Amino acid sequence: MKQTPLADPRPADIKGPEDLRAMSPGEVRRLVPEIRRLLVDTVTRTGGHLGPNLGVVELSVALHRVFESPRDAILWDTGHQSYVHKILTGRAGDLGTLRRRGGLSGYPSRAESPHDVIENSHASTVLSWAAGLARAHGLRGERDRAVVAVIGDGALTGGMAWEALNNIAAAPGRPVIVVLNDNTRSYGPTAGGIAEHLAALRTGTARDHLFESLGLARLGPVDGHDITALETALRHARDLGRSVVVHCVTEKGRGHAPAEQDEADRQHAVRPLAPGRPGGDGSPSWTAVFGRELARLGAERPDLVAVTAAMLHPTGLTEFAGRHPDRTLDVGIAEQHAVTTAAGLALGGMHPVVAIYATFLNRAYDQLLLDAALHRAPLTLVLDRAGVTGDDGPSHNGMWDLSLLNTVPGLRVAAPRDAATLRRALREAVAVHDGPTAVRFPKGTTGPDIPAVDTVRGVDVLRRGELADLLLVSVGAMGGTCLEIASLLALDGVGVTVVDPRWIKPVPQALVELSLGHRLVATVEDNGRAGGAGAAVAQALGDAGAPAPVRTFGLPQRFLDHGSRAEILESAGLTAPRIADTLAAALLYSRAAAAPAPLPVPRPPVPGSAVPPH
Ligand SMILES: Cc1ncc(C[n+]2csc(CCOP(=O)(O)OP(=O)(O)O)c2C)c(N)n1
Ligand SMILES: CC(=O)[C@@H](O)[C@H](O)COP(=O)(O)O
Ligand SMILES: [Mg+2]
Repeated sequence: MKQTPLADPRPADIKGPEDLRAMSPGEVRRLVPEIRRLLVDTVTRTGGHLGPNLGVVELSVALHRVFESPRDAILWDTGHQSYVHKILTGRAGDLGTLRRRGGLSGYPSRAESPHDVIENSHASTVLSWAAGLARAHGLRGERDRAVVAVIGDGALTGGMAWEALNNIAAAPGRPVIVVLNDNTRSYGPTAGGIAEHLAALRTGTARDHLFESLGLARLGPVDGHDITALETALRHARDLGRSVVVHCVTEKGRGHAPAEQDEADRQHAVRPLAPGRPGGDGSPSWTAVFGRELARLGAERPDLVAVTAAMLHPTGLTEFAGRHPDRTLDVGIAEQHAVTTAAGLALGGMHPVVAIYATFLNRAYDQLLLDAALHRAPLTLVLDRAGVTGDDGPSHNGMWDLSLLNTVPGLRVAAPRDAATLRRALREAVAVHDGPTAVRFPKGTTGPDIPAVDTVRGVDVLRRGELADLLLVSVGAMGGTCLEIASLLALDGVGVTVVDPRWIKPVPQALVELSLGHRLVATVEDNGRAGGAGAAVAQALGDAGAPAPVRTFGLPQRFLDHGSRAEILESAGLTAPRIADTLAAALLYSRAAAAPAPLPVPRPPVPGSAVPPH
């Protein structure tokens, strides 16, 4: 029996997309502003991607009214714009737990819902996922299951998207419905030729020679805020029986004036406004310290070029770009291209500084290895968000970069511990002319500067232990934690010397000498343990024949669920009390092991045994 129209349909009434499909157009029209209201009320409190989600309210509604998820797959590129999808798939009531440990992820999550299919928050992957899934449906004879891939205009500047389109176009029997969410922006305006082509399509001043030349059908441009027009286009795409690009034009931040008027990035990502949030310590963000110093360097060094992958402001390049627009390059969401084009800039006599988040370097490993390093290109990678970032979920933690960087011949890596050492490391890095360098630092504020009490052949000594029990090697921003560990162990009478190599690759020879005489060496880093800084130190000391055993502390090599940085570090045991406890036990063990062992007492002979005991 048809439900009576809901006078005021609310997001909480939707237990699943079938409830949405049962609504009349009138009910849907009344629902849309309620969804926007819920987004603004919630995300301004929890923090998250408010602008992107405000822009896809009507699009998400139309998708779930035309396609039958989860039988039909609706895949989201990057996934930061999937809050409305979550509301429409029965999770409106949990939206207040967004990005909180144990709460809703800020991206699709297969653990949350069968409607969530892919959860990698790295951009430009969705079309490859869709191509594979469509091919599987074809091979399994499940041709009635639609595969819908939603990709933003920013994500479409990623090379992987074009690799996928090339293959989708060549597989007519496995249709993919590509929904292009064209809001003309990544954070800022989307860069490059594709953006210009989309602009021409939006204004009708050009015929499509991009998608159709690949053999793909194209529908649109469609008003991405007109549900009727969207549903008509999506139904047509569904029934077309071949791969098609549905070009939807939307407005990032739609319906919320502060977002609509935000010229920087349409409130791409807003910080939580949770009351009573601990006030910062007043120290600047790592990003701000980097950006300021690079701008200074840009005035001193006319050969410096800043390269960004669609993240000019988030990576701190705003000031440099303002002062040196001719030496600032935004390549779009294209980290692979960013690294190799930087190698080209270096080839031509410039010194590029490529500013990207640590986790996104994963994508450009081969370019770093065989373009930058093999050619000894003098370029500098600046890796922001290195270490645990937390609330953006497992694919955003910067926990793989040191493991990757350690395998790159000739690459030098710095991990500053505070603002002063970051400024110093950046200057040292751009002064290297015979190969690539990298500087990595975490999300958040730098905290107070940590002075060295001594320096031994380039290795800073942060604290000298009275006894030579433990040499504690601090990596990057773990300096404060390591000093806390030393203080806790001192209460147990343990002598701890804390050192910070600052440049962690190659492992400084001075660490070998500093380790001599200590009963134990330990390393602490905000990176995965596998192949990290600690592993490299252990290998270097071992190779040098240094006798002290090495204990490495870092992140476990597993995908870390979303939560705050502090919660994740706690759950990973990467806190001073936990590490101090482990080291105290290890030192007690090593002390016992070093003590002369009592001679073994011979066992009395067993009566009747022929073999005398030995
Ligand atoms: C490989 C990679 N690089 C950078 C980012 C950071 N990032 C997240 S969303 C975004 C912009 C995406 O723009 P678009 O695809 O147009 O989506 P919109 O936010 O406009 O909906 C960027 C650069 C990322 N997630 N993945
Ligand atoms: C979705 C995405 O990749 C970024 O927008 C991510 O949310 C990083 O945010 P921060 O800049 O707050 O670390
Ligand atoms: Mg966009």
